[in-house]
Amino acid sequence: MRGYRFDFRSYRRRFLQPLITSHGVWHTREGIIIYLGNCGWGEIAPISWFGSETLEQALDFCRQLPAEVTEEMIFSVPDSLPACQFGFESALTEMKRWRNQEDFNPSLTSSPLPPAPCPSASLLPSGEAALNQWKRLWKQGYRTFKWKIGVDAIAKELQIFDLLTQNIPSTAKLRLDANGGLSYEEAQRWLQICDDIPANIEFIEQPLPVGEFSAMLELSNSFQTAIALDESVATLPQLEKCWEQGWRGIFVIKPGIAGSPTRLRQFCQENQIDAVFSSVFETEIGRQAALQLAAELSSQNRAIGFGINYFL
Ligand SMILES: O=C(O)CCC(=O)c1ccccc1C(=O)O
Ligand SMILES: [Mg+2]
Repeated sequence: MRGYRFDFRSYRRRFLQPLITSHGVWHTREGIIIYLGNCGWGEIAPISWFGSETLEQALDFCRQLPAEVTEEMIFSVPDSLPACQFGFESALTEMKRWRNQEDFNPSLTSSPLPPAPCPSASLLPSGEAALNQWKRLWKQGYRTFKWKIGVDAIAKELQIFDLLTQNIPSTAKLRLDANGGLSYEEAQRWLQICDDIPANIEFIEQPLPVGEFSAMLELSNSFQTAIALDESVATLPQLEKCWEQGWRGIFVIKPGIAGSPTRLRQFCQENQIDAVFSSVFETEIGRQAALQLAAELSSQNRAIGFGINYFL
């Protein structure tokens, strides 16, 4: 099998505002840009605290590869390296796309890429800062906002939430992302409040830690407000398992860490899952590949989580 010249380089960039979640504070995005054959750019952007490999594991994998890489090697990247699976497969797709265009393959050149699904959600800053910032984002055209919870004391967050829901327009949608940081009782409390208020709460994302699948299943059956799994379905094998175990709520899919795009596409086409696609704060290279999947597979009424201007 023919090999393609392979090269890689790591990058670092700082967030405009650090991302504050129940997992801690995130200042700098680090990842790897890979280069395959002719014009095959790809990106490996792991988030180990979210369930992917670490950056170091991804770098070690790149370092042990030969200078020429075959398709067989790309399709045998192990499931323990999901961000690498995404990076290598999307680089290969990108390379083939260019090669086919050079060959003037009419079947490919006459079918342009589908447009990115438009409405995107935007992250609000954590805490009280959300109260001043939603207006700026509204003016930029965002109609779905996402706010992190499970970061501060629940009483404080409920107070801010109350103000926020009174302030935002009634047509705005709000997503609450707990990043697995709530207790069962806190999750019940949030869900009850979301059920009771008139605001448009689209869902609560990952209320409980990854291990508490059956509790989240139970909560999703007890309240009207929807629950979206995120950390619980970070990678494709996890996604498949939650589906098999009966999750029919929302699935957040982050293509950058989910694993093989081919297998992800196949799974989504075979099963009618309610999918919300979301970024992993990758660069433009990973973003294009992830948006391609989002355009194909995203549920119709779900804004994608690919807000921009997260970086300096
Ligand atoms: O999903 C979105 O709307 C934006 C992306 C996002 O929030 C995110 C990005 C990287 C890591 C974790 C998360 C998260 O959903 O918790
Ligand atoms: Mg999330």
